[in-house]
Amino acid sequence: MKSVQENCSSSTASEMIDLEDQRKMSVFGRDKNVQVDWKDLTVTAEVKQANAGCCSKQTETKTILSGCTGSAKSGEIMAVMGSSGAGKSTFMNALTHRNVETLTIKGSINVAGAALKDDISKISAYIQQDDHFVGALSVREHLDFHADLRLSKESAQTRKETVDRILKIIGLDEIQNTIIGVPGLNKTISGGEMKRLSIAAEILTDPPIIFADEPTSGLDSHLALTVVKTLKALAANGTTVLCTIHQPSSEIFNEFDSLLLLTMGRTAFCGPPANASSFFAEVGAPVPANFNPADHFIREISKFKDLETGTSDRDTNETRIGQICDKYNDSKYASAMKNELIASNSGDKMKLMIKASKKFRPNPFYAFWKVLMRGMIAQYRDKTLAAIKIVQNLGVALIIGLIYLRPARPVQPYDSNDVFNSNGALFAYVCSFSFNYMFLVVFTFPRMAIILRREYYSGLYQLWTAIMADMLALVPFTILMPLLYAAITYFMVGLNPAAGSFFLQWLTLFQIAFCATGYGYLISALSPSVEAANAIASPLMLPMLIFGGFFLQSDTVPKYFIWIKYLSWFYYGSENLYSAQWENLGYCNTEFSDENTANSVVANADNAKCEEFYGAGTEYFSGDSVLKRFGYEPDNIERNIGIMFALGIGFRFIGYLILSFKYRSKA
Ligand SMILES: Nc1ncnc2c1ncn2[C@@H]1O[C@H](COP(=O)(O)OP(=O)(O)OP(=O)(O)O)[C@@H](O)[C@H]1O
Repeated sequence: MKSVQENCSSSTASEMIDLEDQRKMSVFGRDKNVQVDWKDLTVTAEVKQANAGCCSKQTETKTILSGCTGSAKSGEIMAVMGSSGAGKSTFMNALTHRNVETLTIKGSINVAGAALKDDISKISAYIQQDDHFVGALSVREHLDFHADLRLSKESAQTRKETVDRILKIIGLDEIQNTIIGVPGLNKTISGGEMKRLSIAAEILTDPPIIFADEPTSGLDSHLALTVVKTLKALAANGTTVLCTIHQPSSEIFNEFDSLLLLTMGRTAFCGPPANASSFFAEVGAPVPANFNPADHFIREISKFKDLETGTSDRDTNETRIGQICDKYNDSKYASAMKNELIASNSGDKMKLMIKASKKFRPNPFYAFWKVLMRGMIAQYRDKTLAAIKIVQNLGVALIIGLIYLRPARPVQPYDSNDVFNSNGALFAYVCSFSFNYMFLVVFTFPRMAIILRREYYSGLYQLWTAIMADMLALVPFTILMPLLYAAITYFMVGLNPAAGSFFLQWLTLFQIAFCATGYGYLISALSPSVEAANAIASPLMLPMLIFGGFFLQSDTVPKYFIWIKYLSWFYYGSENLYSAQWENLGYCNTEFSDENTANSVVANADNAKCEEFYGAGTEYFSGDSVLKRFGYEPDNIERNIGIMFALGIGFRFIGYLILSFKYRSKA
């Protein structure tokens, strides 16, 4: 792995974006001449009143954007600026038609004169503020994955050449084999490299429009300039680039071809930055000499201007901002901009472009295969994570094995204590497996779901292919680990030595892991974050455990809860584990053995063996008597196998339905 110093050299490489590289970017012959217009754009949201009390449904309509009109042109990079809360993110969301479920959008948003709504995602890329990657992949593998899906109709050679070229353009060629890493878990590539990697994946198909939400946040000024220059180079090649940005340096600000200033949901200016300086001079707020114009504009349209010195207050500022917006609306700059809006049309050009974008959509089975392979790498490549998972499983197996250690089996038959202990070991199996495997998913899947959601929104694949593939990637682990686990505990605890019994134990442990991971997916799908998933996981697991039949008599359970018993894999899993153990095996009942009862013990081979090991009067009891105590029936083994498969699949399916509902407003 390269040192930080070595990695720094790649950022300088990205500055060497020459015209030749720019020219090469449009290799897919896409028509990129599209102008994005918005007219009288008003966005509102229903907001619950804080003083409305817990049960009140009293809401008010909040206007987030009000009557905004503007235009972003092909071949230009536009800076969308405004102070915090001005409405920049809402503006980007409205244009990209993402995260708009709770918003009411009025006015028109046209691309080349046509209203696209959801279809805008087919001809645009959205570089989001926060970067999410599968950390186990290398930089190159990440781009190869995106190239394989986004350019699946192109030849392997074209895909490779495209990735090579983009790596060079974006300045990541020198770290292409470096593992991306997971923040907080292991070493990662730098923040600037992550940002450029996000951009690289989005520009593989050379999209006509790029939306970038705060692409420079968290970067130092040098890296921020590199990122903006990269976006500018794309614009120079015909792409329409809209980019929200906070406090750009003068150098960065100079890179922008046009500027949109938003304040309190209104437009304070839209047009070339040079005109902005003229406009602010006309409204009595000229840019001071040797002052960063961006800082000046933001300050002038901020509600918080001069609050700290006491020379202004909120009301005065709001009135002043309202006047600036009104003056802009009546200005020659606004008229010039409105004259350039493209008249609404039938959208024939866009229909052709959207049709052409189909060549960038992969076959679902190919996508499934690619996501599965990536999921396998994510699960098994990271040695630290793999080691943690193995040590966790083996550690629990060893602890249970040591607590219930009984290596004497099969020489010496069980006595009553052994029955108690082996039942305890089986109970520990069910619980440890259920919790371990559920949390394995609850800790990892919510993070992966963010990536899947983004890629799904970017049109990389259909949701079912990705979710199924990702779920399948964990299955080899849930098959192999129970084998290792069963082998260790089996011999340490001295369980039923018959091969059939061992096999059924292994199968049952796999099925418990399969159900628990399925339940983990369901919980993760229900939760908005990793933290929420972790918080609700244990309370949701508890009823499954209690209804497993260990601590509750079914006939005393209130009728309205009985259905939980039928969803509890603890119940089916324990019945199969206990049946595997006791179906063909008995024990010597040492609890009641007594010299005085010796005469009542029937003479047979089993009883004789018990008396040989545990003294006269010790009687042999069949395993059925143990199963009866728990109400378990060996005849149910096949039924339980079927039900556990159905539960594991069912939990996953419901999880998938929840996610598809949550992601329904796909952009
Ligand atoms: N779905 C929503 N429901 C209610 N209010 C919302 C919603 N989305 C945004 N807002 C409010 O609208 C205003 C503008 O929010 P937005 O996130 O667009 O601002 P921003 O300019 O991107 O701010 P920042 O720079 O701090 O990210 C804020 O007051 C925010 O609380």
